[in-house]
Amino acid sequence: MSFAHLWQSAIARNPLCVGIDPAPATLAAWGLEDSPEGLASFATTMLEQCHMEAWCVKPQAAFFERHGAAGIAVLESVHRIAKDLGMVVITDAKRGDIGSTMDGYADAYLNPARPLATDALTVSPYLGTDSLTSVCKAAEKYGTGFFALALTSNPSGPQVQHAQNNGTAVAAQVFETVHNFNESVGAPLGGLVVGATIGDAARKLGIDLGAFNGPILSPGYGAQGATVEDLHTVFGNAFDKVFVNVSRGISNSGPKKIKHHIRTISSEIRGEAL
Ligand SMILES: O=C(O)c1cc(=O)[nH]c(=O)n1[C@@H]1O[C@H](COP(=O)(O)O)[C@@H](O)[C@H]1O
Repeated sequence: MSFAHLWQSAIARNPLCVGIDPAPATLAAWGLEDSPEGLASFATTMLEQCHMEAWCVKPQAAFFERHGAAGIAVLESVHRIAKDLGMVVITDAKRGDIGSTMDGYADAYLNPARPLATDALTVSPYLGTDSLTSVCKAAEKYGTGFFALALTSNPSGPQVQHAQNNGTAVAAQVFETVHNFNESVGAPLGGLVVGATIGDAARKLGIDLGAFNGPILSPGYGAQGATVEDLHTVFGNAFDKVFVNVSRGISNSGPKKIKHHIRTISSEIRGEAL
């Protein structure tokens, strides 16, 4: 099934994307070892607790890569278990390189025949928008997806993303590249990453997120300080295509509170009373 269909049906059920970020501090808070076994235990519990509550998960590759081949094997199993549980998987590896190398990353993650195959990959367009060409081709070929960093949640993102290039902000060029790709393939396979912490930066840069024709992944809620009000400020009428990513805000208080946090945060972002 194409990523276009997968994300639309997941977001309609729950706009929360649960981050699977087995950072050393989080493993310690769970009483787990900082080892491949600790990662596997953390990730399996997270996925079990998410089942039938949230429909989108985002494993953070960095924390699996720390453990080398054994950690990557756990990431592969996270992809497999999440798919078996019917979830959409966005793998957060933020790849970005010259075209021939990006062909390798696109094949590794977006070709369903590869061991690390996933539904969608986060990618960095900050080598220039041509670094997105390979993922666009792979997405079109396989019906998989990608999220390009547009306006990130970290404080110094504006140094690059707000810079003007012939009167157009760099982030606006990323927006246009992904928007045009979706239009050319006639399916919303390309997404944008827009942090919940950016305030009204998109509007100020002339970026109309409401007009965007794909999904938006928004990190920053919770541990990075963004609130529901911030989400409304940033997204306005674009809210229905936003996956709100929360990682530490769900996992940091240990394994017993996962479901509680998922339910509470889901209700908050949907504007429902519990
Ligand atoms: O692409 C991302 O997911 C991402 C982009 C961004 O601008 N900011 C950001 O925090 N992220 C990721 O989103 C997650 C945020 O985690 P928490 O702050 O713990 O909810 C981490 O895995 C980050 O790497």
